[in-house]
Amino acid sequence: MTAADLVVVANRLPVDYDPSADDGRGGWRRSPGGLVTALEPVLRAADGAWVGWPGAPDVAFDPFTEDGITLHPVSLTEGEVAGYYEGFSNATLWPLYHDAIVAPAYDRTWWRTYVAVNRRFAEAAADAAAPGATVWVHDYQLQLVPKMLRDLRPDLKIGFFLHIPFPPTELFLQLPWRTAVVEGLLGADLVGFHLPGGARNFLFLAQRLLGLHTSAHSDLDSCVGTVDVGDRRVQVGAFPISIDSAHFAERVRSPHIRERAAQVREELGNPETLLLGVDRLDYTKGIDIRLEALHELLDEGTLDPEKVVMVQLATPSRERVSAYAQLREDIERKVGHLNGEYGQLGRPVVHYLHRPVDRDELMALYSAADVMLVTPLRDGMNLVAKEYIACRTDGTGALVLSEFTGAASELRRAHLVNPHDLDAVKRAIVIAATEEPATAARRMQSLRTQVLHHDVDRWANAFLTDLRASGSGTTAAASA
Ligand SMILES: O=P(O)(O)OC[C@H]1O[C@H](O[C@H]2O[C@H](CO)[C@@H](O)[C@H](O)[C@H]2O)[C@H](O)[C@@H](O)[C@@H]1O
Ligand SMILES: Nc1ccn([C@@H]2O[C@H](COP(=O)(O)OP(=O)(O)O)[C@@H](O)[C@H]2O)c(=O)n1
Repeated sequence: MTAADLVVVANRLPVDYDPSADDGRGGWRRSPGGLVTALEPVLRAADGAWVGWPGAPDVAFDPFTEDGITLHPVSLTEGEVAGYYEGFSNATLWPLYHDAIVAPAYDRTWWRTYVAVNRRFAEAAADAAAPGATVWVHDYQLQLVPKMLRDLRPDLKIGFFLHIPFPPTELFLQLPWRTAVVEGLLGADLVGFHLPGGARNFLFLAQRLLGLHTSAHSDLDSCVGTVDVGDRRVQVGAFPISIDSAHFAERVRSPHIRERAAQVREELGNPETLLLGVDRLDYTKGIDIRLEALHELLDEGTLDPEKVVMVQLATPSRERVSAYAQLREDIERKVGHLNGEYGQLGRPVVHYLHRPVDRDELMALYSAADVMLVTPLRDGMNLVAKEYIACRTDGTGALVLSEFTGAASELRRAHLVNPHDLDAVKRAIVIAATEEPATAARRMQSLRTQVLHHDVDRWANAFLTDLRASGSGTTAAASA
């Protein structure tokens, strides 16, 4: 395999290997989550390479090419998956960075595994990158890679982007390995976040934990500030991610998706109002909140069970992490209660699918739904909200959106809600379902303008342009 000029390094490859797939040989399927949705089109257009884990333990593969992208699988043992992925990434960092919605666990053996696995990713990236290449490292699972990679390959341009929120500084300071994480990130030339708030928190920590000189810009462009690390100047910026909006808008118009959307409504009994939720089954997503809101609205008689149906897709996620197993039980109990009280034979009020759904079916659902419910307690961005908007090509539909998603900072004309305020969520659902059509259409028009103009290409170009321009500017150490 020839070395590449653009290398993405992310925990997961865009495809997961599933040894139990029922074709008898095991097989590859699309990986879950928004990171893959966003990065795949960017890298395909650049003929780049992608370094990542194949999603199953104890399997080893040589690099191979898939759909124009060279994939470099990084193998993890069962124990590494437990310590690095399920443990440190998803039972320490994930809850800590999402406002400690569940208590983060601090375990020294997990940390040691996280360090060892980050080193393996850095070595794989060093092998995949051509001289002087641009390497773009992604997300909380790989925060030590920028520094490790710089030590191995000082010739590279290294960018890092965090897909989840960067937490308030007082929460981050709980982390026993806080200084090593900040040092790891500062190995990059450019460190990117979805929102300026995350970038500012990071600048504060670089100064507080490492005593480094930082400067913050007050202008409104993507670059929020800089940190001087020896003779290097690290740029720190905000780059809100997006989707391939034109692709969604075009594909959803295909006759087979339109027909399927009509069929979905019919199969659901042609409800007056179709509510939709689409999430990984994650405690950050506020699936319980929307179910509670629906339950109370039915109890009070504000919504009529003869006229409303909800579809909730819940992609299985991190199932061996205990908080996720508990969440599944809680959600399924809530769905059972709702259907027990308000469903009829052959006509549940909530249709709940705990499995992945293919992209065309997902678009048909976006197209069929009257109200999209996106109610996370905290979410880095939430691409589902943007996908729904891109699919509303006829200008109808309504989005109920939590204020605590990254998307809320751009989608100001959505029905914004505080998900901790159940009455506010209920009100927003009712308003979204009953708003006068001309007002609803104006809202949707404004949301569509935002999403169609700010697509994933624009996000990637903004980041890569700033990354390639980074490294200029003189630090105090360099001029001494
Ligand atoms: O790889 P998993 O553990 O199965 O999790 C899936 C992905 O979840 C997270 O997605 C985030 O990225 C999205 C795109 O920037 C963003 O919209 C969303 O708010 C985030 O939660 C995670 O950050 C990824 O690393 C995972 O692959
Ligand atoms: N059943 C489902 C549910 C979500 N998804 C996709 O998973 C992605 C979720 O991204 P997101 O940014 O909203 O949230 P995370 O799961 O990345 O935290 C979206 O691109 C959805 O289209 C899917 O492909 N199938």
